[in-house]
Amino acid sequence: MSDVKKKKKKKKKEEEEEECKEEEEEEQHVKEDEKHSECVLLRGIFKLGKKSHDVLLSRTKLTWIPIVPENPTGEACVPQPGVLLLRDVYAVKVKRRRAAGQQSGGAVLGVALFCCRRKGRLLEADTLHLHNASTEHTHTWYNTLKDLITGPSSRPRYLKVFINPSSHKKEAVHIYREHVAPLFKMADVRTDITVTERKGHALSVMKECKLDGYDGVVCVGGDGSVAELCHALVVRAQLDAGSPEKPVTAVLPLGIIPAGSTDVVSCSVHGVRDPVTAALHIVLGHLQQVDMCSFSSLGQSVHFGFSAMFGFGGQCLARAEKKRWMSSSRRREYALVKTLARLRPEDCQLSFLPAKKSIRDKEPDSEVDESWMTNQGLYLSISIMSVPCLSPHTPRGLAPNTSLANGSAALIAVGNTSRSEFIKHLKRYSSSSGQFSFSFVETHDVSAVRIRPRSLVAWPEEESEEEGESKTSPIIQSEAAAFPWNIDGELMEIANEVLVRVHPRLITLYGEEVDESESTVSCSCI
Ligand SMILES: Nc1ncnc2c1ncn2[C@@H]1O[C@H](COP(=O)(O)OP(=O)(O)OP(=O)(O)O)[C@@H](O)[C@H]1O
Repeated sequence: MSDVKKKKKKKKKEEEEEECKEEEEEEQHVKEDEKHSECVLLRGIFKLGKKSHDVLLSRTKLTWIPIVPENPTGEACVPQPGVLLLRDVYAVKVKRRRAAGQQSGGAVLGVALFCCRRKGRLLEADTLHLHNASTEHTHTWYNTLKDLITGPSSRPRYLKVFINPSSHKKEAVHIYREHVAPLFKMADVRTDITVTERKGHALSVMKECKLDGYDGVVCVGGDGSVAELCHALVVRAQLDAGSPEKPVTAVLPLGIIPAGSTDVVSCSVHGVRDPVTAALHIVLGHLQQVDMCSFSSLGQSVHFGFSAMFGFGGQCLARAEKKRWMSSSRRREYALVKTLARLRPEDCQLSFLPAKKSIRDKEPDSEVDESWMTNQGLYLSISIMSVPCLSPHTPRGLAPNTSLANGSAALIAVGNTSRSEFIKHLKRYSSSSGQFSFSFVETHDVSAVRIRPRSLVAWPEEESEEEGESKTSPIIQSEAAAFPWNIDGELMEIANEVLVRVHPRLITLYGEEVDESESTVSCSCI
């Protein structure tokens, strides 16, 4: 063996040994950390309910064991311990005995721990009462607990809150006051509230307000409000970074209190449409990074968001928007039925960039190594989704093949087919699976998509009520026509080609990834 080879082998061996040593040291640190976090910081006797308990507090948990008097028969009775993880505790208060109307003072009764209990994906607010009448004992426990639970830095102290009073059933203000504000108050989270007055209000406030003091932003509303705020957070980051062209990662996390009719982003990060679950994720500082898409046309940025639908999804929304006076469920059903009755494909060139594992963590904006795939044809529907878009209507999501932070989006392209086959495909979204097992449906994991309508296609006049048959060729219209796009539930009319690019982890939301939403709604119209 040559000297060079020997030297290389020796170097490799040394490097491997070094790596092993580092791993061992790291393991040792983890073990020490675990040991340290399990060290008992406080031990004392409290009453939980009517029974006395031996209560132990470590850095990560509170454990209580019932104190069982010795049994005269000598029979062993094994007391069952209870455990509460401190990561689930969002507030601690001293309990006092107070007369009606008394605002301060009062004899100390013990401490109360406000925490969340998990019931599947639902988080519920709960309280653990530890009774002990000693003022000194109670204060020692209160101070130690307070220090431990305020430790995690992801828990917000000051939030900018936007409430859309016009969302869905106009219940957003009530939902916030009833279910969210009391939890924020209990967790000592201060708020600065803006009740939005019009579309675009939240965006203009976000572009100008001072963000320094805030730890996060909260949106109380439906998908449209969420889309506006997510877009606003990225636009604000761009303005602050002086980068009008390149997307910049949003600085503040966004909490979503669902108050809309479908709430797909909220369902995708909470698994349920529940304001209390959403508020508990916020106060406990559960953070989830989420991929976003940029939508641009002819080099002009149109929007930042999570999902876009071209064809059927865009047409449905355009019809629904014309019937704003109807209730949202009626409006949706009307638009769905009407669009199905006039089902027609769009003729377009669909190009996409397949997602590559190696570029998932990078910004996919370098032109190097981009090999686009292109198809030309008739499509009934094309969807691009960077989040699974879970909702009670589609419990596994419109795009079950993607996840919140995998760095890519799902492209679902539905080619031309008969109305009955298309309805079969749609119906499978509300059941468990099989929506993609059709020859006319193709799905791809992508990092970019370009849709170039071959010709400007007519949008048939709404007023004609007669039902048309499914057409196999689009109708050509004047140059000025624009195509309806459904971008995060908002209607956007775009006349030219649209470029969609995925930007890994562009935003952080309060919540955690879930793989399925709780199904509570069934659609009877198809
Ligand atoms: N005071 C207001 N009056 C009218 N529109 C508003 C107001 N405040 C905000 N908006 C706009 O209303 C649009 C729709 O909001 P949102 O999605 O919250 O309600 P929704 O459409 O009823 O809910 P969903 O999309 O779940 O059906 C958003 O684009 C938002 O910017």
